[in-house]
Amino acid sequence: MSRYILALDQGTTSSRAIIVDEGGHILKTAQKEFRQIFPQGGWVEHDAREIWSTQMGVAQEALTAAGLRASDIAAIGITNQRETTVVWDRATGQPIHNAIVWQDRRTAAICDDLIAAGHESLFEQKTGLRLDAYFSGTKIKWLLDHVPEARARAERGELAFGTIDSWLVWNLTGGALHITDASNASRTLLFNIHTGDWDDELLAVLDIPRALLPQARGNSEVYGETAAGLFGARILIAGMAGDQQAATFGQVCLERGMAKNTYGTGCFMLMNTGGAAIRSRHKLLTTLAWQLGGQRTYALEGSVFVAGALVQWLRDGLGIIRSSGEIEALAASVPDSGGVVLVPAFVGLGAPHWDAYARGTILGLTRGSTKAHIARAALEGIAFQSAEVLEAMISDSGVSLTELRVDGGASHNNLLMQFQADILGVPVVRPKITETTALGAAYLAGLAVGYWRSTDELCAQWQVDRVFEPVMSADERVARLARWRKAVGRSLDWEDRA
Ligand SMILES: Nc1ncnc2c1ncn2[C@@H]1O[C@H](COP(=O)(O)OP(=O)(O)O)[C@@H](O)[C@H]1O
Ligand SMILES: O=P(O)(O)OC[C@H](O)CO
Repeated sequence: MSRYILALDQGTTSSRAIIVDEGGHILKTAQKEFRQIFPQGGWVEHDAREIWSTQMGVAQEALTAAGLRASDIAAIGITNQRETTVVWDRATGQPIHNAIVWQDRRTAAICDDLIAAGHESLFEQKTGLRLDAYFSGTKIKWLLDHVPEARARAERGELAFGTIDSWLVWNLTGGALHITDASNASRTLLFNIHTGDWDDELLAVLDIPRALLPQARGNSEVYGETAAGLFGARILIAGMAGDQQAATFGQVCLERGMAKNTYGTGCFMLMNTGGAAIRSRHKLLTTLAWQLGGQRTYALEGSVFVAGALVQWLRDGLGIIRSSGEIEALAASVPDSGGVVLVPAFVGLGAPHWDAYARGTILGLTRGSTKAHIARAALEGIAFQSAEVLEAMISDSGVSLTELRVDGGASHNNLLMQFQADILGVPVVRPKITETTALGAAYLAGLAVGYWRSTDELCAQWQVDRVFEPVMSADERVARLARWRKAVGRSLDWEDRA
């Protein structure tokens, strides 16, 4: 038996490789940021070749730093930023355009047209998603309509579409496998989450040829092995999941009613709803959590587009901090936000508002406002968005949460976590390992090759780092949330429609 699992975590801002041992400990991590491309306001692209080169680079770097060889790795698990869309040439393996990132709003008008044509409930019913530019479907349509010759070539079967999982597997296997997994497929607007297959009716509405699509597989199975020459020896690829579903698995939220919130570029709260695909009454998404041995588990999801990215903006856009970690001390230097409220609707608002035309606002500024108040309002804005999502989730699921498990880069911010617990009125629990996305991918791969025998083994590995208990009074919570809602109202429907 080989001794480790290699998890590849391809995120929105960086590619990471993490080596995990049998006890679920992280032996080595390597990480590399890559370019964010903003060709126009509201557009966000990545160079798919750079995604592949940084991902391969960090995988090799982690192995070398750990002093391991390919033969020491039992399997690779892949997890990825979801929805981001790549279309490439099957013959050359070259992308026909930059990847269109999940945050990209260029297809908002296509969504408006589809809604005006009465298609919204069809998509919602079959995919559990909303007709929003966030998802892959309209991004694929845009590429086919705008890249010269793309539609004709797609119809001839010369092109391949994939989310980042597919793109990585294609490259890892030297073009031998064009596959995706159920969790990633469920984010495309093309996949019927009740039948577990691509849906011809939806493909027809979006005018996307089936020949473009990868084969959709389960989340934990041996798909194939890496191409000769990549790592010295071939390694099995045995687990794949979208990063938020992988984090839910890594947080071992394996029972119905358990939930996690990940604070990365955005904030994504998922609640395991077991075998039931609950249809939200509050604009949450119904999504596939994972498919194991043919058995589908569903989740309710609240997707918030900007969380840690707001902290990056304070760093790179405003220059009021030099590193993301500095925000905590700056925000803690004042007792409160001094009445400042910041709604980070930089790319519109996701759950529960779904307004592609909302834009960021800072309200309540006075002559006494300082950068510390803005920093504090920024952290509070992240937490308020999650509070709105949790309220919707409790109402939809009927489950009263006893705790919220948290992870992701910004979950290291204690001030943010305390405010989150206060504004939710629910304890926030941070585990010792916050790289739960990678851990989830490692678990899925390890289970497929018998590295771990059962999920019971995984549950025993999860350990608490810190619990943040709510201390804010109920009256204050209600008043703060009311003020937040007022501020959100000011940010909605701001950008002119195309
Ligand atoms: N101490 C901190 N306080 C607030 N935000 C932080 C802190 N440390 C990191 N972040 C934010 O977390 C994000 C990175 O988290 P990560 O989980 O790596 O995201 P992703 O997977 O989306 O790339 C960045 O947006 C960064 O600004
Ligand atoms: O890369 P992250 O961690 O911000 O996750 C992005 C999400 O998967 C988008 O749906």
